[in-house]
Amino acid sequence: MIKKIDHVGIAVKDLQKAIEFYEGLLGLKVTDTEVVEEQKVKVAFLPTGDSEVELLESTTPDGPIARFIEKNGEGIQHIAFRVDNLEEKLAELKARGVRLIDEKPRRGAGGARIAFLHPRSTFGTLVELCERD
Ligand SMILES: C[C@@H](C(=O)O)C(=O)SCCNC(=O)CCNC(=O)[C@H](O)C(C)(C)COP(=O)(O)OP(=O)(O)OC[C@H]1O[C@@H](n2cnc3c(N)ncnc32)[C@H](O)[C@@H]1OP(=O)(O)O
Ligand SMILES: [Co+2]
Repeated sequence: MIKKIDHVGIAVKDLQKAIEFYEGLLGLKVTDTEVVEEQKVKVAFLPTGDSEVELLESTTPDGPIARFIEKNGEGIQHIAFRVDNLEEKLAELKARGVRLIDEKPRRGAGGARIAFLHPRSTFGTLVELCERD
């Protein structure tokens, strides 16, 4: 079952400059920053009520965030929904013909288990499913 929007992922070129805007001007607060090597990103989380903003800067010129910015410029790159049983949800979606980017959960920021659905199967939005303890 989908519990809520866990976070919205925003691709930025310069994490520090983006944080200056989101903290200094919007008034949100960064609670965590982390490098997730497997995704080639450095992320900052800024809670907003029950969901969070995830700012993402690429750590390499060839990662998914670098590629996204190259093609589209900075902006919303994915939406993440919290689920309570990721493996079960992935199996169900696969059985129904949804194109999975990740067949098995991967390790995301903050120790979450995450998996992405291909935007060609989701009406144009990159969807992340995530499960947290
Ligand atoms: C740390 C972690 C966490 O929260 O814990 C994260 O969030 S890591 C967040 C960063 N990690 C990820 O994004 C990992 C999953 N992403 C990927 O595997 C990739 O970025 C793909 C989504 C498969 C796109 O790869 P790539 O750019 O090589 O594919 P492509 O250029 O062939 O694009 C295929 C089609 O998808 C579209 N497309 C590509 N990226 C998109 C995006 N972010 N949102 C919506 N559509 C997108 C393209 O326009 C194209 O559409 P047309 O076919 O219509 O032209
Ligand atoms: Co994310």
